[in-house]
Amino acid sequence: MVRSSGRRQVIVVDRLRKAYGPAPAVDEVSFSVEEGEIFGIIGPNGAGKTTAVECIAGLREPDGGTVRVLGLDPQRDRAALHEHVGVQLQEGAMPPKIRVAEALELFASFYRHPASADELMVLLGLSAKRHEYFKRLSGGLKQRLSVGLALVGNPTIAVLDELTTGLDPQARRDTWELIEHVRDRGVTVLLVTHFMDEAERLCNRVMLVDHGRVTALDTPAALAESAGGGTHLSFLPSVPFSLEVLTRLPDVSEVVRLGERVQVTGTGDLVPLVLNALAHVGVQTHQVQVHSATLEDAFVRLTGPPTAAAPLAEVGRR
Ligand SMILES: Nc1ncnc2c1ncn2[C@@H]1O[C@H](COP(=O)(O)OP(=O)(O)OP(=O)(O)O)[C@@H](O)[C@H]1O
Repeated sequence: MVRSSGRRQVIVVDRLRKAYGPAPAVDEVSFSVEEGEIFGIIGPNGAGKTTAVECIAGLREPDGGTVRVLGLDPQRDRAALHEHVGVQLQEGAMPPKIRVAEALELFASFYRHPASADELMVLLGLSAKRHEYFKRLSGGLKQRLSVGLALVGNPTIAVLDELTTGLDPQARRDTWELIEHVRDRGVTVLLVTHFMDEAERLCNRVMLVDHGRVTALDTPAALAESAGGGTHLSFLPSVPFSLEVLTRLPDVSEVVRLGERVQVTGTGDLVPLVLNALAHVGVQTHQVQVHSATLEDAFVRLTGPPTAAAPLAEVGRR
C-alpha cells in the first residue's frame, strides 16, 4: 500500500487488540509505518508498547485486529517474516561465554541472506572486541551487539525496544548515530523508547500510547507544538505597559504578569514579533528567557496529571 507521500507502507496495524487479563494491554491500536522512516512508540510504563511490537514481530498472537508487515501476516507467515524483520527486544539475554564474533555468526546462520559479520562489526565499532566474551562487554557494547543481532539478517525493518536504556550519555549519542546510519542504508526502524530526547532526535513520526490506546501520532515537532503550548518568552520590561500591546499580536495566545516579569506564550516567530512590538511603544526588554515546547512537555501534558490553573494576577488571553 502507498500513502499520499508516495512512500510504501511497510507496517500496517488496524484495530490491534491484545489482553493478558480482563483489561486490554493493547486496545484498538491503528497506525502505519512508511518505508525508510524511523517511527517511534512512546508511552508510560505498562502502556502496551512492547506488546504491540511483539504482535508486529510475530512473537505474540493478537486477540483482534490485523497486522501486516510487508504485506505478510506475522502469525501465518512467520518464517517469511523472519527473513525481513530484525528484532532487538528488551532484556536480550545471551550466553555469557559467547564471543562477539561467534554471536553474530551464530545468528547469521539463522538467515538465508545474512549480512557479513565482519562488516557489521566495523559498522558497530565492535571489530576490536570480536574475541571478547559477551559478559565482559560494557553496557554500551552489549547494546551495540544486540543492535547488530537485529541487523545480521539484512532486514528491511528493524524493531528496536529500549535501545539506549542504561547507557551513559556518550554511548547513547553513539548509538543514535548508529541508528541514523542504519536508516540511511534504507532500513525502516520501529523504535520503542522512554526517552523523549531520543524520539525527538531520531524519529520522523512518534506515536504516544497510554493505557493501550493511541493518544497522539505526529512528527515530534508538531506534537511538541500542539500539546506543549508553543513557545514561552519571559522578560523584565524597562517601564510599565499595557498587556494589550502584546495580546493583540497574531500568534500570541497568552500574556501573564509574574511579579515584575511578563510571560508571553505563542507560536511562530514569537520572539522578534514581541520585541518589535515593545520597541515600537518604547519598552525595552531585559533578562529575556525563551523556552520552546519539547516533546517531553507534550508527553507530560498528555499523560500526566492535570496541570494547575494559570498563575498569579493579570492574565490576558486572545
Ligand atoms: N506476559 C504477560 N503476562 C501478563 N501481563 C503482561 C505480560 N506482558 C505484559 N503484561 C501487562 O500488559 C501491560 C502492557 O505491558 P507492556 O510490556 O506491553 O507495556 P510497555 O508499554 O512496553 O511497558 P514498559 O514501558 O514498562 O516496558 C502491562 O500492564 C503489563 O503488566
